[in-house]
Amino acid sequence: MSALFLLTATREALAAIWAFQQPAEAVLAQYFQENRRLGSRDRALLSDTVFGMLRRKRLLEFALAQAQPPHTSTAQFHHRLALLGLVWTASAASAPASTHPADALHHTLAQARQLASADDQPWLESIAQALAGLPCQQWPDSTRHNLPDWLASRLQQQYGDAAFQELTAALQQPAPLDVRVNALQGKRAVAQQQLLEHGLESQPTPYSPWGLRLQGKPRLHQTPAFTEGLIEVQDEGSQLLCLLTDARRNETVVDFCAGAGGKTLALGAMMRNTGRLYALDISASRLQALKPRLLRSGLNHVHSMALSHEDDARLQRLWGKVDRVLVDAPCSGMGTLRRHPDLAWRQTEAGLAALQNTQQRVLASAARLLKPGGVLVYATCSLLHAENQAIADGWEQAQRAQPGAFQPLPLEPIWHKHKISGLLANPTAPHQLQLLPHQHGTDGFFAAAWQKPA
Ligand SMILES: C[S@@+](CC[C@H](N)C(=O)[O-])C[C@H]1O[C@@H](n2cnc3c(N)ncnc32)[C@H](O)[C@@H]1O
Repeated sequence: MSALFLLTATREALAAIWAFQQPAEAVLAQYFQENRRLGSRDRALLSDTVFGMLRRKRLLEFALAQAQPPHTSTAQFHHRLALLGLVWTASAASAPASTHPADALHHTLAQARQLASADDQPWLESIAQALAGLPCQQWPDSTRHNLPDWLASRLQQQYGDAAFQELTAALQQPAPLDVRVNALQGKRAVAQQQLLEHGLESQPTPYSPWGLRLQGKPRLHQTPAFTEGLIEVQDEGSQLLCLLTDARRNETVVDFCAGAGGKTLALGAMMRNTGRLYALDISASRLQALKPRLLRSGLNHVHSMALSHEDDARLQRLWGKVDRVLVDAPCSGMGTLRRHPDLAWRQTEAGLAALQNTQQRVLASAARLLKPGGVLVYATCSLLHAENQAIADGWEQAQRAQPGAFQPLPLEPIWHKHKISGLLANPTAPHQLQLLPHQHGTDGFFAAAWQKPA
């Protein structure tokens, strides 16, 4: 693809993505479908560029705000953004990972000026000059955290300044690719060897006994390990959430918000394809996507049920009958910004409040399913207290006065049972877990577990 064609394609894709109305992934998929001239390498480059730019959105926008003359139309802004973004991606590919973002920006501007047309020289030069006179310590904080202000201020307050810096730096790095080895089909070492035979190197993940971590973007879907159900793509953090349900053979287990069943598959393997596993969700189309995955996995004890809402009357027949329930609640997904950086820009505080409402309702409804002695796990892929501790603690307190109230279930014995070390117990809430990208190398996840008295 010529440089001009690539610039045009990036500008066109950005025009749709920077509106933040739809997931960036979906916009790109549609763009690729409508532009079949783009080969697989062009697609990969375009995708890397767009996601790299989303991770540095505020830094790039800050740079463009220095431009003289300023842009006079949205199309011109997208052109400038595309040009900077493309050069940024090309420079980042050859620079060490430790390069300071300010240095990367200076380098990008210098490179862009070498490559750009005469029309683009004045505004590029004006940015370079403006930034040269402004030490990066004086650049706004937003150029470092690259998040919307409302989100940055919540995270900073929650985690404290030092951890906030580390967290936001980690969120700007692309995530590795984790897979879960399906214990029903084989051992982790066998999967690792099979992947190696297809030229794919992997390392056991630090915590999950089923995890393998691969770097880059290997084409897994054509490998026999994938097509024959030995591996499934799943972040190590997700694997750990399943693990702490401690689901066992011959039990009745419910995956309340099963979606396309990433966690259902892990729970089914823990149950060794015995007992009954219910995959529930309000989205029939997501549950539909579970079917081919079930076929590959070898599981045949899973019953999918599309609910009309979390209090669907059909749930009544399960009330008080279930051993373990996992509530993988709908959430903002802020723990997954390494993979979906656009989510930060598609979420609002009002949206968050609506999600909290759903989380409370789903948790209350799911709790009704448990039998005495049953275990309830509430989980999100969020970093926000509002969706995590606030929901878990709020529910726990609300039901505390009722007869047969659930009790917090410390997680330490579960880690011990599965020989997992390094996940420090939370001293004030030993039944809760917060996984963080900068600490654990996983996406950001939260979980809390309780047990109904026997
Ligand atoms: C975090 S996603 C689940 C991801 C899935 N567990 C996995 O591991 O792939 C949350 C799911 O909750 C579902 N959901 C949203 N509102 C719900 C409700 N009121 N009752 C049940 N499920 C709901 C969504 O359709 C979505 O699939």
